Amino acid sequence: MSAPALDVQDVSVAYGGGRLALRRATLSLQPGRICGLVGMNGAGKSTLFKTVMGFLPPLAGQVQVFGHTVRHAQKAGWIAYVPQAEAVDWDFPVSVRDVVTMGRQGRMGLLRRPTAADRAAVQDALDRVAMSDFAGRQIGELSGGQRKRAFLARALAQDARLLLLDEPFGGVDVGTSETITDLLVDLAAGGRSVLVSTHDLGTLETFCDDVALIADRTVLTVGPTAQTLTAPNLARTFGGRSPLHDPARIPQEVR
Ligand SMILES: Nc1ncnc2c1ncn2[C@@H]1O[C@H](COP(=O)(O)OP(=O)(O)OP(=O)(O)O)[C@@H](O)[C@H]1O
Repeated sequence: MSAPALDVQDVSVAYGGGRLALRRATLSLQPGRICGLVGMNGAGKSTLFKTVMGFLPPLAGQVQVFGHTVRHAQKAGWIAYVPQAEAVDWDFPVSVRDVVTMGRQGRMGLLRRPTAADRAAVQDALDRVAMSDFAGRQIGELSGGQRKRAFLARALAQDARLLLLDEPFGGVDVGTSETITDLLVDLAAGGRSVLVSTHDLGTLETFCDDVALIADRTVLTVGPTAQTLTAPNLARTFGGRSPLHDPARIPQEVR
């Protein structure tokens, strides 16, 4: 069997030597699958992404990407990351096309100019997220949904094997949300692997093969969506509070 796209084993992480922000987290994602990452604010979702990106070194445990170290996977350009909007400096003076071209940087080398193939890949990524008309616009002059599309295009241009998306659906309209889910489904059908955090429980079953539930800074459980999104599991994830008290937000078959 091929190595998992992502294998997080017993990983603990802390920011600046403080208390643990991830506690013995374990999660595995097979190639070609989409895994939704679900949990309350502060549960540890962004920390998990930053750890897989190599921004935060684990204090214990290990992370492997397609059977290799994070450093190897990063150098090979295998991992693309779409951060939460709050994590981006929107005053930085770059255009949408510049941002998307950054997705090609690993292939181009820092000082090389984009080739015709790089430019074509950037244009294709812009087209796929319907952002061609905004290519020359400064990123600070975009709406929230357009910003998400621009960073998604950067990830597409990178042509990575593993995509990490931190809350891509926050504050976006229905059209953008559908554009994103359709793209993720397309990418997975093409063999890409996706880990995506979301607070929108209602849509999980429509596009996620797997769900990982995260609470109190660790992964409670991970598995196929229908088997994992059970009322008891959701109660553990959300401390017995919402969304169990709002049945409309729970997928039909687990109500
Ligand atoms: N830069 C930081 N320095 C210190 N502690 C942090 C930092 N960022 C997050 N934490 C802490 O780490 C834990 C996990 O936070 P994290 O940001 O991973 O949660 P999250 O699940 O992504 O939340 P949200 O849904 O609000 O984005 C929390 O206890 C949080 O307070």
